[in-house]
Amino acid sequence: MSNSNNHNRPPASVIFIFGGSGDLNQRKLIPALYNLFLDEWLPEKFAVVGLGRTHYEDETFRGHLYEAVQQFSRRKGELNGHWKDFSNYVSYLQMDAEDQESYHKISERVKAFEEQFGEHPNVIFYLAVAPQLVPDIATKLGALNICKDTRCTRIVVEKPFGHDLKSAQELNGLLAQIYDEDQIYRIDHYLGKETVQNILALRFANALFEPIWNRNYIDYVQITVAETVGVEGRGGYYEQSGALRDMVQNHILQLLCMIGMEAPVSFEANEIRNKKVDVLNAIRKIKKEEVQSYAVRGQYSEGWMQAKEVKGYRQEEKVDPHSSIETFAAVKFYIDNWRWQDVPFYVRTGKAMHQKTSIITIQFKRAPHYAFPPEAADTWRPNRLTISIQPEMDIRLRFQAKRPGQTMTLNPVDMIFSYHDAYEDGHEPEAYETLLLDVMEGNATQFMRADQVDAAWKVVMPIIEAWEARPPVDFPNYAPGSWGPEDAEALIARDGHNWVTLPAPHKE
Ligand SMILES: NC(=O)C1=CN([C@@H]2O[C@H](COP(=O)(O)OP(=O)(O)OC[C@H]3O[C@@H](n4cnc5c(N)ncnc54)[C@H](OP(=O)(O)O)[C@@H]3O)[C@@H](O)[C@H]2O)C=CC1
Ligand SMILES: O=C1O[C@H](COP(=O)(O)O)[C@@H](O)[C@H](O)[C@H]1O
Repeated sequence: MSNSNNHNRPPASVIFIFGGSGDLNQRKLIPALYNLFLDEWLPEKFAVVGLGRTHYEDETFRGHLYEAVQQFSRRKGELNGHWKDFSNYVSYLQMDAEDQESYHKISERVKAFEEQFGEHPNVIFYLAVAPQLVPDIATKLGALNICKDTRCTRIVVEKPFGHDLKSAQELNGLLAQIYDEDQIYRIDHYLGKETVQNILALRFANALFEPIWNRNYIDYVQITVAETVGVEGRGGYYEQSGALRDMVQNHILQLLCMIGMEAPVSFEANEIRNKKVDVLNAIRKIKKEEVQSYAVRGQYSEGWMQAKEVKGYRQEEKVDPHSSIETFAAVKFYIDNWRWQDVPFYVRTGKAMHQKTSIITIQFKRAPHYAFPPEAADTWRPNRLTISIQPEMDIRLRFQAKRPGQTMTLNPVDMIFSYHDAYEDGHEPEAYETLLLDVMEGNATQFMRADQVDAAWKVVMPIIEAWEARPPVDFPNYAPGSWGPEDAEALIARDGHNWVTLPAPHKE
C-alpha cells in the first residue's frame, strides 16, 4: 500500500515471535500488525517470523493466521485484497527454543533480511511463550552476536514478569547481563490502551484538574477491573497466578500510578517511569498481620450467569478441586506522600463478575459549606470524575444541578466526554498495535522498567505471603454474576463508602 498518511514510519524492522504458533500471536499480535499495515504504520522494509516447534510451511502458517485475523481482528471486514500484501511479510521458522544448536537459523534469517533490505534492520525478539521458557530463550539469544548490537536489537517480555519478587529480580538480573535496560521491553498491555494513555492527557494537558488533584479535594479513589469471563481453559496458568499476580501487581498498580504520579517534566520514557516508580515506592506496605483489614480475596462458585449455567473455578480444566487460588481481589492502598496522605485507593478485580467494566473513580470531597436547605439534595458529595476504560470509553464529571421547577431541588448530573461521539471514525488502535509500534520506534515510555516491576512486587508480596500462609476457609465465596464476596463490600463500607459501578451499556 502506498503511504498516503502523513506520518513517519519506523525504521526497517524484523520481528521474531517466539510462540508464533501460540494463542497470543493469533489473538493479538498478528491482528495488531495487520492493522498497523492497513494504517500504513509498518516500516517499508519489514518482516515478521513466527517461531515454534509445530510444523508449518510458510503458506500454511499464513493460512492459519488469516483465519485468526478473521476471528479476532477489529477490522476483520478488511481482508480482501490487503491480506495477500501483508502476508508477504510473514514467514515461519520451525525450531525448538530449548535447543541452542537451532539458534543459528535466526542469525541466518537476519543476514538474509539484511541483504534483502540493503541495511541492518531493528531485530526484535518477542517472547510470547510460557514464563518458564523466558530465561532460557533470553540466555540462548544472548549467545548470538546480534543481541550485543545495542543499536538495533530489542527483546519484548510478556507478563507475568516473574512469579514473585525473588524470581522477578532473578529474571531482571539475567536480562541485565545480556541486554542494556533500553533494549528490554516489559509489556503491560493496559498501558497501550487509548483510554489509559488519555489519563496523562487529562491530567497534564489541562490546567483545570491539577490544582484539585490532591488530598485537599479528593476523598478517595477507586479502581475496578471486572471481567465476566472465568478462567476458560487457562486453568493451568491461573493456578500459578490468581487475581493479585494476574491483574493487581501489573495492570491495576499501573493505573494507580497514572492517577497518583506527579507531573512529568517531559514525555521522555525515563521521566514518565521515574514519576510512576515514585508512586509505587510510596505505597504503604501492608503488614502481614494487617492484611485481613486491607485485602479481601474471593473465588467464584458454580452458578448461573445470564441464564447460562457456568462452572465454578474449582471445576475448571487443570484446576485443583480444592484450589485456594483467588479469582477476586480487593485491596485498600495508601500512598504516603504529600499529595495523597490519608486518601484511600480502593482497587478490586475479579473474574465471573456481574459486568465487564474497567473504571476509575475520583471522588471529591463535599463542598465546605452547604447553603441549601437540607431537603434540597440527598447527597452532599456529588462531585465525581469517572474514567471508563472499557468497554465504555468515556469520562464523566458529575456535579450537582438544580432540577427545573419552583423548588430548590438538586440532583447530580453528568457531563460526558465519549470517545465515540467525539472521534466518530471509531478507529481506536488496540493496545498491542500501539505497543508494537512503540517497540519498532524504540519508545519505551509505556513499558515497565526493571525497578517498576520490582517495586510493584514489593507492594503485593505481603498480601501474597499472608494469603499463602493462611489458606481460605470459605472458598468458593461468591456467585458468578455477582460483584464478588460480601467482605469486599464490607472493606469499603467500613469507611462509609460504596463501590461505584456504572449502569450496563444499553444494547440495541
Ligand atoms: N493468550 C493471551 O491472550 C495472553 C497471553 N499472555 C502471555 O503470553 C505468553 C504466551 O501465552 P499463550 O500464547 O497464551 O500460550 P500458548 O500456550 O498458546 O503458546 C505457547 C507458545 O510457546 C511455544 N513453545 C513452547 N515450547 C516451545 C519450545 N521449546 N520451542 C519453541 N516454541 C515453544 C508454543 O509453540 P509450539 O507448541 O509450536 O512449540 C506456542 O507457540 C504467556 O506468557 C502468557 O502469559 C499475556 C496476555 C494475554
Ligand atoms: O493480562 C490479562 O488481562 C486480561 C484482561 O485484559 P483486557 O484487556 O481484556 O481487560 C485478563 O483476562 C487476563 O487474565 C490477564 O492475564
